[in-house]
Amino acid sequence: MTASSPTTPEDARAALDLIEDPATGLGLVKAGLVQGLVVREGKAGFVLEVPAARVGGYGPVREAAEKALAALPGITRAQVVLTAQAPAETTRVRKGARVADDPQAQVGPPPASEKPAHVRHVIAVASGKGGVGKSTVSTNLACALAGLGLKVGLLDADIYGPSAPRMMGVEGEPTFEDKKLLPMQAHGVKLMSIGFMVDEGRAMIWRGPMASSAVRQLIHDVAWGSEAEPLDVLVVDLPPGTGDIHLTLVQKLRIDGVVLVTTPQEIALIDARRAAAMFAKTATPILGLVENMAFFADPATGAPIPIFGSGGGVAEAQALGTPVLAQVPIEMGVREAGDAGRPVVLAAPESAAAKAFVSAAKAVWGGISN
Ligand SMILES: Nc1ncnc2c1ncn2[C@@H]1O[C@H](COP(=O)(O)OP(=O)(O)OP(=O)(O)O)[C@@H](O)[C@H]1O
Repeated sequence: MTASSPTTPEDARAALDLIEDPATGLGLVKAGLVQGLVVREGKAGFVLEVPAARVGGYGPVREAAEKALAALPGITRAQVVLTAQAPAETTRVRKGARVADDPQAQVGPPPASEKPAHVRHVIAVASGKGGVGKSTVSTNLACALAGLGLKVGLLDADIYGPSAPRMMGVEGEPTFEDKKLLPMQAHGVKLMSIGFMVDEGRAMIWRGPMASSAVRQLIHDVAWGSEAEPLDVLVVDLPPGTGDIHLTLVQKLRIDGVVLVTTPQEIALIDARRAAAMFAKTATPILGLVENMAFFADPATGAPIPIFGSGGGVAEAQALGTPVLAQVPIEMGVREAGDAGRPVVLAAPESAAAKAFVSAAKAVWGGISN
């Protein structure tokens, strides 16, 4: 027991075992459905891992579990992530296993995790799948947060395809001062990217430990802020997936919350779920989901045309127990703005996409600053 959270994991388990697993009639803990339970600093959460075929029926169980945790003394935030059990082959613990696959993985932020010096809040933008618009969301969120009057940094940690320099319209190499890298500046945002050190093609071939040590350096050896002028928020654009880089980041970086990016397509949603499960296992709160490319507005009528399907992101957010921060339409201006190095929130602030990004930024800031 601690002063801030009188509830222990045992208390939480006991409360969760009072909820019945509809498939077996057993309590959730006895049924083996509670994975990666974390109770710390007023937060409680776990991954509700159920057979893939039955995921659909467990929404009410997830809600009941969240309510039960929220009702425990000292718990101010409860989060239960519903996820399908991975096939047996991927759950095997193996050399170099990913944290999301490893049932023995350490739960909760490891003691060594910390924020970079003079950075007040860190948010990570993640996707399970590549190409869903994660970098577009990161750059627009960063610019929108700066537009709210905040001091913002953007760390492009996507070492396999750094695109922030291009999307923010920055070229050149950062310089050193007092053994620290000075971030570049663009649109009022401090920017650091592996793309400044190597060209995009070379970044693709980075592997495991080398990539992890590069990311560590980008986090801690950069002069993001100073005593007099700390950064309010650092937005970290993660590489897609749930691999080594993510493990390094959650081990080394204290992340206040994660923004998950997905498209409404089933395949992207499944990967987003895997990413969500990984963050839940490391007690990293998920701030919400941005459904990108949610629809295309009919040029004649304005009616939404669901090019990549519809309703997927909203349903997924419900299953994960996390809010939908924004549904961003497919707009040519979004791509053009990214290609021109001036994100759409600046290039076309009146567009529906820009407004969606700004409201997501406000929700994110509300989620981490309270
Ligand atoms: N809402 C949108 N409307 C139109 N184009 C978009 C939208 N979102 C992203 N794009 C475009 O889709 C492409 C992929 O986006 P982006 O690079 O942001 O994805 P990513 O998930 O970061 O990809 P990667 O996995 O390569 O890092 C880019 O050309 C981008 O301009």
